[in-house]
Amino acid sequence: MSLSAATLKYGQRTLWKDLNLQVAPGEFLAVLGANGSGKTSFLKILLGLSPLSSGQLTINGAPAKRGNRGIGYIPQQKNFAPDTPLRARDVVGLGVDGDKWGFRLRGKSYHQRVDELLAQVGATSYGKIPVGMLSGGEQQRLRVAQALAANPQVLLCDEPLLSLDLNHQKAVSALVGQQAKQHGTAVVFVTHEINPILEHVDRVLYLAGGRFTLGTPAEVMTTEVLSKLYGTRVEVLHIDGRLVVVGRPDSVLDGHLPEDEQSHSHDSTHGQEIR
Ligand SMILES: Nc1ncnc2c1ncn2[C@@H]1O[C@H](COP(=O)(O)OP(=O)(O)OP(=O)(O)O)[C@@H](O)[C@H]1O
Repeated sequence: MSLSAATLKYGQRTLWKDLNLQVAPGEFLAVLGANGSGKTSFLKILLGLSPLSSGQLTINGAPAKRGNRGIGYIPQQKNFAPDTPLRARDVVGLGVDGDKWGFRLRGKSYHQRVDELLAQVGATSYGKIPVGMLSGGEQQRLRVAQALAANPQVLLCDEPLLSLDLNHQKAVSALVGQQAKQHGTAVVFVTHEINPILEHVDRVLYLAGGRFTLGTPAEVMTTEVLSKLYGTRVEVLHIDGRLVVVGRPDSVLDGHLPEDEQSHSHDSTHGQEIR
């Protein structure tokens, strides 16, 4: 996946500008940033759902297009309707044979693959339950299994850990990391919380206030680099193997707060943790 001189603007507002980025097979890129910094927009562009304002994007050597079977996508958490007429295993099955329409003979290999994927995400016990009756976290694990099913060349993840408990956050992060390293999938992982994925991340794209910084976690997640990016002093603390960013003025940068609140939050010194 390759972006060159990529820029995204909405009206007068620049979300990011002149981004040059190649994500290699097997590489795990984390995309971090405040609410409204343009992370979901970045994924939509990679999915071919919206265009760049300027610059070029290619995925596996070709322009981005909708419905590319080489791309796996784990969307932001959205619950299935309670009356969705699918069982948990059918949701995963769509990832296994979702491109085949009409009459399907589902053989042994289909069922084995679905069972394997359910086991990988810890969902075996609820495979036969209607998906709409499951909790948000249980549903999310099925979406992960569905996205991994096709063994995609590129895997795009939009905050897939939201609503998962700590153990499942770790398990899902490990699965995605394993997908990258063992199957050569290029991973783009949008998240507010770097800590659950830190051990799997090769590089970080950090978006803030219409700018970005790109590098390894050790290069990007420092007091100096993030202070420069935000244009104000923020501190990166290392606590029990976790990274904690203190003094991040994110609310100033989302472009939606009224002026009086902006000046108030600019003075804010309370920390915000990236987990
Ligand atoms: N089609 C659009 N036209 C105009 N503005 C848009 C459009 N899509 C998104 N925006 C604005 O661009 C900004 C970035 O949105 P985006 O959803 O990419 O942010 P994000 O970083 O994913 O945020 P969050 O962490 O809250 O999910 C937001 O302020 C949003 O309101």
